[in-house]
Amino acid sequence: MPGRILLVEDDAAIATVITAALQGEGHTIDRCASIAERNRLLGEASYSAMLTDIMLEDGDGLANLADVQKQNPELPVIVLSAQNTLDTAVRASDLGAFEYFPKPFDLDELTRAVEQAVQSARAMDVGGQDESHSARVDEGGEQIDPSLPLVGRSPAMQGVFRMITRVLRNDLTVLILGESGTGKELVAQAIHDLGHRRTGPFVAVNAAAIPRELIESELFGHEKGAFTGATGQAIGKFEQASGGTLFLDEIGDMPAEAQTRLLRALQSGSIRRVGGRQDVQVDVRIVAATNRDLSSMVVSGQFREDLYYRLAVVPVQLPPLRDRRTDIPDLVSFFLANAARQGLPQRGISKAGLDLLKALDWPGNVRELQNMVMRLALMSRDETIDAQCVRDALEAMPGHAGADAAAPDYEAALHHWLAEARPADGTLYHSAQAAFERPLFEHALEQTSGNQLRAAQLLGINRNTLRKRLDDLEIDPDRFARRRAN
Ligand SMILES: Nc1ncnc2c1ncn2[C@@H]1O[C@H](COP(=O)(O)OP(=O)(O)OP(=O)(O)O)[C@@H](O)[C@H]1O
Repeated sequence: MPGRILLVEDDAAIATVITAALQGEGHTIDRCASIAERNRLLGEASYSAMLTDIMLEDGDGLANLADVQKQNPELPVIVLSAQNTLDTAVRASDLGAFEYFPKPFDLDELTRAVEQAVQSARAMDVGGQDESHSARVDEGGEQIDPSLPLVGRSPAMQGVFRMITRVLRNDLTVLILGESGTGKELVAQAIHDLGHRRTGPFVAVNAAAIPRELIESELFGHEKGAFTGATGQAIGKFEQASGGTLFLDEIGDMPAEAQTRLLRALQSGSIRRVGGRQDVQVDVRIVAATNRDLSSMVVSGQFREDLYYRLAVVPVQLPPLRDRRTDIPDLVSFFLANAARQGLPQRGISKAGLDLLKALDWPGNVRELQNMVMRLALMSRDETIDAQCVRDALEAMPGHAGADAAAPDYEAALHHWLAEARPADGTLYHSAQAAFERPLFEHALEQTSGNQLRAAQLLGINRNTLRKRLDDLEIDPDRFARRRAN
């Protein structure tokens, strides 16, 4: 369904690519690069959709978007942004953006979103009501706290941010999945803090931390005398969270009986205190999280299927840190700044140090990285944490699963060497080769007690090549033979 699209983008290359893609779908495109031109064009023509960048020549493309939408209430706006933070995504969503695309974006996905936007504009033109968009317009201009602690610019985290913005204006149940330490609780908190229930309470319950026999009373409360020890009436977490958000952490650890009662509460919107006779209406938004594989727990009968579907209305998958290593530098800076705020010395980190951290697997995810950065801020004697300091910290943590990976990580070590060795111009390749070969040949000679033939076999290279390189590098094979003799 072709439409007339206004494209506000001051990066000529991006504008050209988008124009070509949309024209290919039959749309007519009007292009401009500034807010002033945008306002002029909106006054002159009627558009089916507008695509706008945020940072424009003459200011912030979102700054007066609320005014634009008041004057053009049926105009779906798609926001393109290079500032890939959660607050930008939330700002776009709060201003009533139809869609939000962090750059770089998938052109096919953008084309599809434009198609949907054009269709939704048509629907409204013929009298259709789309409350999800019109209702949001007058909420424009709301300031989002720029210090939101959810760090991450990787494409994987951008997907998470987009999901978050989609649940802020409704009470859909969210199920956050991800390994331990990936930030599930932080995401739950962000959904609450940025959403329309933010003035209400955020109450967290950890199903794994509560003894089985107490979990129902913890969730639903109890009446006096309901069980031995229930000396008075107690209000459960559901009622405590009224008007706000109830975060059910480690939901995969919830015992079967509690699962059944939870399902009943979700279906009916009311709870009954343990030992109670009356149902109590509750008004809570549920966000649940687990690091377990809930869908296989459903298959094996450990988790109720009906409860699973009730919880997983909006599933949000948090990727492990090893799958978004590009976030590590931002996270490290964030945690170093936090460390300084908590009274630890203000520290930076060298590129080689950062490379080492990026090479690790982080089985404990962001939490483990956070602890490591705190340790580094404490241990480092210099203002800049260097690679040696990182190695020392890893050695001091023998249980750290990444420690073994760090030792043979010659790539990270080579980066470190390149950053610090600064060989003279024209010698870089040979110096690097020597730096790499020396430990390699010494290791082979050590293994073979200086026997060059066997060392060459071990290395898989020609014996004469090895002999020549040993000469070049002034490595004496006899040194290794003598070791055997001693
Ligand atoms: N994207 C992020 N930006 C900044 N800090 C983060 C981020 N993700 C996680 N953290 C920090 O890492 C720590 C662990 O996060 P969180 O407790 O939310 O993880 P979790 O997935 O709920 O872990 P678990 O499953 O073990 O309960 C917290 O201190 C949190 O502040």
